[in-house]
Amino acid sequence: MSMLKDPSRKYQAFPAINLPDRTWPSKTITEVPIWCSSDLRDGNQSLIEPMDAQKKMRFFKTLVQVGLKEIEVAFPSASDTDFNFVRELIEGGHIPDDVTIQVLTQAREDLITRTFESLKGAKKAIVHVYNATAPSFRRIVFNQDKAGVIGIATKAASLIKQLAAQQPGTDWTFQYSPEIFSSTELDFAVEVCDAVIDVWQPTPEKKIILNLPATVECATPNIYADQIEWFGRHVSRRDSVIISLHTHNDRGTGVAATELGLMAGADRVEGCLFGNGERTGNVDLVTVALNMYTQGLHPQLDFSDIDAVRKVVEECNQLPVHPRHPYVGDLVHTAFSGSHQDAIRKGFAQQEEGARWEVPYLPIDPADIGRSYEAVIRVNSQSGKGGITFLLEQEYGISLPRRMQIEFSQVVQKETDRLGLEMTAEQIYKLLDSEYLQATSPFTLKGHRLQEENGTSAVDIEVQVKGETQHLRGMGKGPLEALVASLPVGVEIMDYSEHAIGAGTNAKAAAYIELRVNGGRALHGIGIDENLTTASFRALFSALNRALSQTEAEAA
Ligand SMILES: CC(=O)SCCNC(=O)CCNC(=O)[C@H](O)C(C)(C)COP(=O)(O)OP(=O)(O)OC[C@H]1O[C@@H](n2cnc3c(N)ncnc32)[C@H](O)[C@@H]1OP(=O)(O)O
Ligand SMILES: CC(C)C(=O)C(=O)O
Repeated sequence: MSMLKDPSRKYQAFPAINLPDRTWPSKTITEVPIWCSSDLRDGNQSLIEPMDAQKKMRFFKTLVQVGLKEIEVAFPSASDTDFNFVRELIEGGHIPDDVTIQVLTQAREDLITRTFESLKGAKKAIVHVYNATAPSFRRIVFNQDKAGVIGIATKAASLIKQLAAQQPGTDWTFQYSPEIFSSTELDFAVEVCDAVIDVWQPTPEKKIILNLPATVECATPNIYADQIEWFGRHVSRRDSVIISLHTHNDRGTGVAATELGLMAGADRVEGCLFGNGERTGNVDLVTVALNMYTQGLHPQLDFSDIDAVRKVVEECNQLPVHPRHPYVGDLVHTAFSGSHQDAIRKGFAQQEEGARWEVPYLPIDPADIGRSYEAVIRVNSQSGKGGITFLLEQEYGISLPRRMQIEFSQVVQKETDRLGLEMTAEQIYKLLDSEYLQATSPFTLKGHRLQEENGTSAVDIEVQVKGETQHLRGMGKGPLEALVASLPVGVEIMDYSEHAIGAGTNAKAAAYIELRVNGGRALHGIGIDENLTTASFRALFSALNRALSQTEAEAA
């Protein structure tokens, strides 16, 4: 088998919705929807090994901590594990007062009855019933015409109303899903939902939830938005209905469909953390929520420690979160490429505390979701001076002057090309150390004495040259000039800079020198010491030794 030359005989394009006066394209999301996590039901039913009671409880507590107020906890008639979990939540008093549990059932009498048994004693609960309404499902699964499918829904709705009345101690909310809504004729979806509304008789004070699933995503997200806007305009008693979105990600646009659906007037979003769920997953609640956050709208869900949430989700689902997953993936706040690193480094340098976030390539401040800046820049053969400089600054407090950044980045580039691997900040520092700080041959500085009088400096230097101790003496307008004067080779200083590393009693000085020896190529040196003069002398010898070694190597 192979891909068809002409797939149009086997697959067809989803037709556009006739809604020329659609309003959603010019809307923005300004209100936070009601969130409902379906992790413990839709997510759970898609796992290779569904969660046991302990995992479900751990996940439930995490969802509560994150701030979810509606949580679909089970399909109680599916298994004893699910049934008992609902009992444990209720009997164990694990449900906070501001959290409502939700359970799902097919529109079948025995399953609905069992579902109500599981909910005995609950303070509040959402009973969620579904049956598929799309033409192919009517034909293939139910072998029913439209009236038959409406009958399945209304019969179930009546039974739910009746059983709820028998358990008056619970504050009930009813939810109906026309499964495969996204492939159902819109007027029929409204007809079924209106029939359910007629049974449940919601009011603005006691609303019902109509959940409109893209059970299988089969069109571009604008189509789903049109469907939602159309539905909202035509359903009866719109003021007594909460319109809920439930998207899957078959075409990879579950988040987009949800966002456009909200713009189209929906009130509520069902989904799973990090997009777990049947096939390609349910919509990822975390991404939708943090997308809002990065538009300046707090989603009222707390992902301040996103990695802790991910850990629980990965352990309970036994599925890893992809390293490129929005917001949470291991690599999503990381730049390897040179120009990105350069822009990020400049962005961090210019980003003022409390100001609007403008760091290039980072749509969110990683710190807001508990990420450190450590992984923001990582260096490999695609990196440039910006990234290397950033790591040395962040991890070691070393700020290389601009021309030295260029020089050292070539040293790092050679090494990354040679290794074919990423280099850590520690490896980069070691390279800097061996290239500059350990450049102690032929001249090794052993000691110095500085006298300053009437604007003149005199230095006595002790150096070791090829194992032999030598004493040099020079005078100049400043210590460096005096040192240069003491040297047996012609040295011209092109640039000098210095800065402190750290603060207080542990502070050190870093000095950088660019020089030419005997009119040759300009090269850099670094010196680090508690004493600034010593640091600058070390920097000079570092540069001098590098220059002499290179001349020697070139001559050989
Ligand atoms: C898109 C979604 O995610 S919907 C949620 C789906 N989740 C699950 O199914 C997980 C839990 N489900 C289960 O464990 C099982 O399906 C159970 C225990 C609920 C039911 O199992 P079974 O009784 O063996 O039935 P099964 O699931 O195979 O259902 C098939 C029958 O139910 C009917 N049916 C399916 N869905 C529905 C529905 N929503 N409402 C009414 N009848 C339905 C089918 O037409 C079929 O009827 P038939 O036997 O007369 O042909
Ligand atoms: C039961 C419904 C809401 C569902 O899970 C789906 O259609 O994906």
